[in-house]
Amino acid sequence: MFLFCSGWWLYITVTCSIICIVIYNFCTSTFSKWEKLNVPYVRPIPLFGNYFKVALGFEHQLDLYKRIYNEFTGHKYAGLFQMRTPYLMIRDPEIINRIIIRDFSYFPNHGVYTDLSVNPLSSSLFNTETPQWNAARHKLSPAFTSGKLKLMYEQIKECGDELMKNISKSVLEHTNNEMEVVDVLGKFSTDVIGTCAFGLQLNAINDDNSEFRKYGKSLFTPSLRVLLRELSLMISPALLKVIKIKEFPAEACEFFHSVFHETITYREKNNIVRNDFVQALMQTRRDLVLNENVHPNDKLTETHILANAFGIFFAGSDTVSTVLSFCLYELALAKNIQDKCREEIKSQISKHNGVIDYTFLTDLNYLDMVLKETLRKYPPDYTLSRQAAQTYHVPYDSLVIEKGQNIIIPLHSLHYDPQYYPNPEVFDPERFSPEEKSKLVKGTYLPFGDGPRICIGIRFAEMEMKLALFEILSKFELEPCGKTDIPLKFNKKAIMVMPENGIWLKFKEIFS
Ligand code: HEM
Repeated sequence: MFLFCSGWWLYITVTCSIICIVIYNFCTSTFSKWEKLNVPYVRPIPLFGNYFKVALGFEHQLDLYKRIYNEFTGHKYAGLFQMRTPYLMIRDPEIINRIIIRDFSYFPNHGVYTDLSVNPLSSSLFNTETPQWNAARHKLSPAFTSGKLKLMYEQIKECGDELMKNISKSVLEHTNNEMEVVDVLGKFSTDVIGTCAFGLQLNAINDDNSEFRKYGKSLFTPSLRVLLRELSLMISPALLKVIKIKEFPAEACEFFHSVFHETITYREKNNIVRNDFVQALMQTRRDLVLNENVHPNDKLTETHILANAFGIFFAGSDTVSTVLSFCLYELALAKNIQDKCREEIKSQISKHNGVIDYTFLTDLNYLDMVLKETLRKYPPDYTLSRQAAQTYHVPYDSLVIEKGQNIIIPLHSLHYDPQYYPNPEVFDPERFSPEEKSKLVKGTYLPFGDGPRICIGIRFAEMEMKLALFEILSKFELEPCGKTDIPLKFNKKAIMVMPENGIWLKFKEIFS
């Protein structure tokens, strides 16, 4: 009996030990990478790598990158591990420029893993890889030229008018003229992008139950699903293949899919032509989906077209509204800068004989500096990502970046590096004056990325943000109020840089 028991225990002990060794090996098998390549790195812990606090929700990813960026001051790059996956953080602006601009052909993709059978709407431009990306970007780019933007101006202006009606109404409704701006600007940016990317007259601004706003918001809301998906992916893409967690909420995907499908069918059937992104997507569909003679490398599917409408909505809605909200916050705290914007607006109105159009907005140069400084302090994306498509020897350095390596460019940390931006916490638009701008170190200011993969919507976003700021600053003076968080607190779980409690400001009407 005793012999039987001890044999049994031995069997269990050996089996458990083997299982533990296998699990331990799996959890640490990738951790020798940076040591072998002689890359300085942050010491990882089994399974979690350097991601322990982020995985448990104690630290924002942004703070993790900041910590690592600062720990490796003086180094050009550093290795880290997001769970089991090794990432290479590039700190040196010269290497950054090589990766995103000069040697782009080695790093043409963002390297975002997605299983299209589970997430069909993820096949947007951002996630599309070369060679298909070249054709898709080439077809979509004409929709973003200044000529096309001029034609879209009127549609955006209408959304601006609704924004002002809504602000005036809210100011009257709230005590002491105090208002939360992230929400109201979120409705504005939803209206703009919905009108231009989906060809719809949305009016989310006046409709608190707007489905567009509801589903749009749900895409950015932090959730356990998003966290689990991210963690599984970093443990192993094979794991994600098994558990098949969706990237976006299923209901939202169905909604956007059906709205865009109906719009495109209706417009094709009724030969409706409008100046918007839908038109560009319909043309892309004709050229790259329906065209039988298209080169197989360039061939897209119906799903790509729908995914791109969705992608434009996703990329262009809450990014714009959060930047605008941060801008109003900084202007409320710096009355002198706010007044200077208003003076410029007044002088440009008289220069343009009262005609407010696309050209008028492009002539608001000081406002442009204010927006650039806002994007330095509050870039919605805190990193750029790239993946090596081929092995790359970094010139004048011993570093070899292997094919498939994921790269992080910590743009938020670069924007706050005192070496490039003295007193980085200070909001100072003069950093972007014509004289100072020429002194900026290339590769250290990247709110929209750079190189061939730069944000396709820059000019659109700038026009939209300038229009909203022009409208608001012409009619209201902004001040902080009792509910304003000073300094701002950031939401640790959000996927973008977002204020934790919204941004409350006091609006004082200007009677001219
Ligand atoms: C303040 C507003 C915005 C910011 C800060 C922003 C920022 C960015 C960044 C950092 C990237 C990645 C660039 C890179 O990897 O080098 C990107 C890509 C992209 N953005 Fe924006 N974006 C904004 C607004 C918009 C708008 C309004 C649209 C569309 C109307 C848009 C559409 C896109 C698309 C489609 C991509 C993927 C481009 C590609 O992979 O070829 N973005 N954006």
